[in-house]
Amino acid sequence: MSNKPILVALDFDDKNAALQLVDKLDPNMCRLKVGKEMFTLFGPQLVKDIHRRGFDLFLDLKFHDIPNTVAKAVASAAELGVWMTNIHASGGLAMMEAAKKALVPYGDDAPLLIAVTVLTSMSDEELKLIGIDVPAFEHVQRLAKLTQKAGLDGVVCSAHEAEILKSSLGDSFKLVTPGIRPVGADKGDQHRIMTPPQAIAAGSDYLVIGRPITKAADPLAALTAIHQSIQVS
Ligand SMILES: O=C(O)c1cc(=O)[nH]c(=O)n1[C@@H]1O[C@H](COP(=O)(O)O)[C@@H](O)[C@H]1O
Repeated sequence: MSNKPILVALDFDDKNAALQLVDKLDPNMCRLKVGKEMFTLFGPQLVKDIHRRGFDLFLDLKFHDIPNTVAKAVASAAELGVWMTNIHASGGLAMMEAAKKALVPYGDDAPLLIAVTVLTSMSDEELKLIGIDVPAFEHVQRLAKLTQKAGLDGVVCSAHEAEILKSSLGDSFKLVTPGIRPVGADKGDQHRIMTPPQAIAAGSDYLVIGRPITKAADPLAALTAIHQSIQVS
């Protein structure tokens, strides 16, 4: 587990509301994630606003396109100085290799580059509908192996796959796991979920947690409770 494993997902359509929430959180206890909704609405200025508040940022735009386009997009993320960014492993080996290569000029300042395997909202039945006839558990392993071959830093997967991936791909290959729900929290649209202590015990390096913190009556209290629950696990 990383020394700061909680990544709070900011999925808001109102910038002021998002920054008010950010101002309630503690950069010593978490990092932040900005995704497609907020980046589309508020762009690079939002990244600057968050950096100014002392938080590391995961720019979650899940690029998936031809290799040249993805390489340029990932380099643009590096220009913004983000801590982590991501692409879809389903884009293939050549696309992932091109993305990794685009970060070489940034050296130690390059963001961590992570590939999404199978989204945590996908069930085995839904995978079948897009022509993937193996269970998510198996498909994730296939894509994670390909990601490691391409030289990326790790994958986004569900915590259900963390144990097998840690043992097969090694400790330094980072596992970023959304679909995290404290006991009693609403599952929402997520299918493959785990509690924070379970996910850490399974080998997750980073827990992506959105609504259980951002929609809580007291977000800092929710963050603190999760932080404490994984310190003792
Ligand atoms: O890449 C991601 O962060 C991601 C991948 C995935 O497979 N599933 C997934 O839920 N996410 C993101 O993780 C966050 C989960 O938010 P909550 O369901 O509110 O905790 C959202 O911002 C999703 O976009």
